[in-house]
Amino acid sequence: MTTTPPDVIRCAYAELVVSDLKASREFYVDVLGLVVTYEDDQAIYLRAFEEYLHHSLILRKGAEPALAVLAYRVRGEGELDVAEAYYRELGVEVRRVPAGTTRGIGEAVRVLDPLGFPIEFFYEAEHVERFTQRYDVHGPGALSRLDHFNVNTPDVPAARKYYEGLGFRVSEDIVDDEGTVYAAWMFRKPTVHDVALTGGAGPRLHHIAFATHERHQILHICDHLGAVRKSDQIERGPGRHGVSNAFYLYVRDPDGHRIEIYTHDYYTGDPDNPVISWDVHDNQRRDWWGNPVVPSWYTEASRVLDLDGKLQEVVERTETKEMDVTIGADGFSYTRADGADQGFKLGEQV
Ligand SMILES: O=S(=O)(O)c1ccc(O)c(O)c1
Ligand SMILES: [Ca+2]
Ligand SMILES: [Fe+2]
Repeated sequence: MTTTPPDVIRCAYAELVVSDLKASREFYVDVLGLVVTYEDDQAIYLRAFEEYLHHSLILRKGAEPALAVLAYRVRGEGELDVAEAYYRELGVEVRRVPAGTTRGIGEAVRVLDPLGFPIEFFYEAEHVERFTQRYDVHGPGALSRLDHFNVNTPDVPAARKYYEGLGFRVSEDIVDDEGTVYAAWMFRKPTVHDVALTGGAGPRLHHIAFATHERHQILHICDHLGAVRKSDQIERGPGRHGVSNAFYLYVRDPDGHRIEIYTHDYYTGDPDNPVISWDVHDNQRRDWWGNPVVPSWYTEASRVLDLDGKLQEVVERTETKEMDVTIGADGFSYTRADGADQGFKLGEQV
């Protein structure tokens, strides 16, 4: 690559296609407590309490639930030309979209990136009221901001190289002693990640994560889902991650899109931030307390649209899959590496 990459600040918004706006509104607004910036009978624009840009999540009504856009904010209008030149040199589809193509967002560059994801780069966006201290409207489960995207892609090293080309750095990864890479977490903002690369059939969206400030907000969301008899929307957790050290919860929206609620990862902003590499057989890598990862978390993810809104085919992963070497694989996972306590917690049950 001769051209320099666009100066990405952070992950900024996602657009999800949902089949039933009313059911989705009950989930994202009534349960998760996101703030509605604007809504009509086709779409709902949502933001979390610390956010002052128009939205960080768009729910758009459509027949096929899928990811429509993952958007990154760049450091200025001038970065749009840089993005356009960079992706043209990559030889992928590049489109310049005029201001207002997306409500609340200025001029943008949209690409179908080398991993098959519809990615948007923008700077200008409409400012709306920041609810940081509007404690009169914060619910007990208040979400503070969008934190990261997690994408399924078959070849993690190739995806890592592409994102390193964009100036992202790795904070943590999961590997085995043959050098297979199962996942990597990469950042531009000084936290553990803006994007996580999870080895698997792709392009698929694994999840979108919002941050809260406190663990009790996550616990309230669980209690709220129990109270409305929607506990089946709790997929995994609450728990403490090994990777990232964040306290977490995964919930599934009415269309199956996975949302993570996440708090308390760590600062990564110094140039010599140490990379943490986990052994895929370490039982505490994905849950610090050694609780098993439910199979659906490994197998299910959202389909992805191309720039014309058409569902894309997925490419299977050819390297070994994490689920195949851990869940149900007695003796292939450990709590203590000395082998004294072999066996995944589910070991004898699956
Ligand atoms: O399950 S992991 O501890 O690997 C993990 C860490 C951070 C995340 O954001 C995540 O989704 C999953
Ligand atoms: Ca077993
Ligand atoms: Fe995550």
